Amino acid sequence: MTPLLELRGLTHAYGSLRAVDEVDLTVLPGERHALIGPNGAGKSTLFATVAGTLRATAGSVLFDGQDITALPESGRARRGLLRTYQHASLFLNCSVLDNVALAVQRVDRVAHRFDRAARRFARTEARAREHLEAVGLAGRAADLATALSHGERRQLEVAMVLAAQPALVMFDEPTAGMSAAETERFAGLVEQLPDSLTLLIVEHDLDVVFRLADRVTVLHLGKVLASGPPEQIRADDAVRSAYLGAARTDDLFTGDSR
Ligand SMILES: Nc1ncnc2c1ncn2[C@@H]1O[C@H](COP(=O)(O)OP(=O)(O)OP(=O)(O)O)[C@@H](O)[C@H]1O
Repeated sequence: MTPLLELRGLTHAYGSLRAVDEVDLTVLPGERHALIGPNGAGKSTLFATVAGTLRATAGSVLFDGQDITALPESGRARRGLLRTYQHASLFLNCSVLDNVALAVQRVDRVAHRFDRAARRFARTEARAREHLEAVGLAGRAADLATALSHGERRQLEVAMVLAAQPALVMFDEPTAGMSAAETERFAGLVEQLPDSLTLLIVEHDLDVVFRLADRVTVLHLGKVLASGPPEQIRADDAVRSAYLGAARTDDLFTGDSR
């Protein structure tokens, strides 16, 4: 199967520090791929270099077989590679429904340019409501986005991502700052996303990672330390010691691993 995303020798250096150092990685269509690693491993830098927020120093990013290394973030998004931010970018003084409707419109503007306006608005609203239903926010459609809790704002952001009809969504620490209940709800929501959607998730909560991911890549000092199915990663001694040093290896990946 052709990978949807392929990184070849991807490198990003801050001056002399190679925060991402010749990373090779493939993500297959429909895969839920998690990127983990200890603090400073290079996850955020890799994430930003793949999304186009940062430019690669060397190496390449292929998306759906095309070299997109030279494209800015907006150009990658137009091709279907969409990233989220740790702080959701919502129109807080607009309604929940309007936030999603705006995201739907961005896609529809091109596709349905010649439709009558009234019909277009009705369809936009219907689509927006479908996306809200999919993330469990149908009952909050009329509320202002500012009235939503932190966890609900992340749910709304997922609805907006769905509206953009991407092929690959990159989630940047989606459960950061969430309560245990919000994290549980969010993980359930991600589990229910369409199988066709490919996900790349940077996440600190290892319980969430091992619940959601079907492949996990571990970064350490900018390089890939291990990559494979969750059970293989859990059992990997190099991964355990990269996280905890030699002292504590027993309780990693079991119970509350934060
Ligand atoms: N803007 C920057 N300028 C210089 N060095 C940076 C910059 N951003 C990150 N670094 C360094 O690059 C390395 C990788 O950092 P990065 O934030 O990508 O790691 P991370 O795995 O996301 O860490 P964390 O889990 O703590 O967010 C670290 O050594 C960090 O200090």
